[in-house]
Amino acid sequence: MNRLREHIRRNLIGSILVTYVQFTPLSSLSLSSNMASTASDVTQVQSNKTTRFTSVKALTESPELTSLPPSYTYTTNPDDEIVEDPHEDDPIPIIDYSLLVTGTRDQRAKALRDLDQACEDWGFFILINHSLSKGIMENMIDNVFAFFNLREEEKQEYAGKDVMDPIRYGTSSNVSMDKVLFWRDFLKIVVHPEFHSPHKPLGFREASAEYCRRTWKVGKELLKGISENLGLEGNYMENAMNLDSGFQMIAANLYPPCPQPELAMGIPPHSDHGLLNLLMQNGVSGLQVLHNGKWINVTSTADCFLVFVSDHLEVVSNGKYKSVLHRAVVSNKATRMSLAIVIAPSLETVVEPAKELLDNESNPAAYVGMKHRDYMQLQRSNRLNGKSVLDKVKI
Ligand SMILES: O=C(O)CCC(=O)C(=O)O
Ligand SMILES: [Fe+2]
Repeated sequence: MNRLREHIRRNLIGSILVTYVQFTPLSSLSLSSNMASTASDVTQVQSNKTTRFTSVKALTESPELTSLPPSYTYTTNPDDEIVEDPHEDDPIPIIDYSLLVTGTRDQRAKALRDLDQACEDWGFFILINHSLSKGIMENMIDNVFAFFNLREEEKQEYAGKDVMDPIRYGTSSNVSMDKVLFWRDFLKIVVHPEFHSPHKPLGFREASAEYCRRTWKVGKELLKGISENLGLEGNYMENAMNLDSGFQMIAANLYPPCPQPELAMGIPPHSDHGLLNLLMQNGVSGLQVLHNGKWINVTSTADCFLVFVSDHLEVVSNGKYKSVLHRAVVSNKATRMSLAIVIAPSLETVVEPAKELLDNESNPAAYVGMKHRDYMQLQRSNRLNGKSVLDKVKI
């Protein structure tokens, strides 16, 4: 017991037991302050009270929270990075979905050109007129909020153990790997090829089934346009990525108000696995995308989709389209919720550059093939860190 305590003291006390509000994500470590401390561990243990939290939401609801617990302190180097609003002469691209699917020939051709440029210049765009009604969007947002508002014990039923669990509720990103905790709770649900849903709150299943069915269709239409833009058959992605058994996942993120937002991070810079990611948010901003070396603040209304080019589209296009690095910062004003829909190849698909695009001389393969399932495992077993997973398949 003494040895175990010593081990815990050495490894953990310096980083998390500094103030008397202590966050112990998902594990059941219980530390008390009667353990001896040294100057290098902790300068002052303020109380012998320890409280366990399993989510940022629960932490923010604690009356003891007055400042950011040190385990959440995320350091960026302000000299190294520029954060800006979009410039008038280089605005975030806007794609009108209705023109892609029901526009005249000329309108569709123009929309396709815009889509091609958006994927190439930004790896990101705002999608408007996307065919999902305001009612469907709002109903989904309400149900996701209702899930996060369940009691912690109810949500803990879905606390994921394995990265491939079909429903996973959690906090931060990967608490066993994260050096710093992130100011974010999440719920991830696999919804295709097999549909899963938490059984609470009432109505979640129906709202999510409808939302997922419709966003899948939007994703497939965009991929059709993207295939054509790459000079491939319109149904290339559908066939080569085996979208009949394609992988679709909901990733809902909750960012409660943070007492010291400038010191914390909601989700660190990363790119997503899959082909495309369709994100909506509750009208509260926080997303930043990296464009020409600068972090650009993305503001949008709740009725559009923010669409990301993801890692597998970078691979299939052999690097013509690059997956976009993005992150979410937090605020002290309002709770932000974002809901991402990952549109991805089937788990058994080996994703590699489209052979039709390759040429040994002028365009050799720049990535090795990897099964989507293995890519996901790799991503989930590493710290969320820029494009480090994609780098592993780069030649
Ligand atoms: O909350 C956001 O805006 C970003 C979320 C995100 O990047 C993700 O879920 O992969
Ligand atoms: Fe993301």
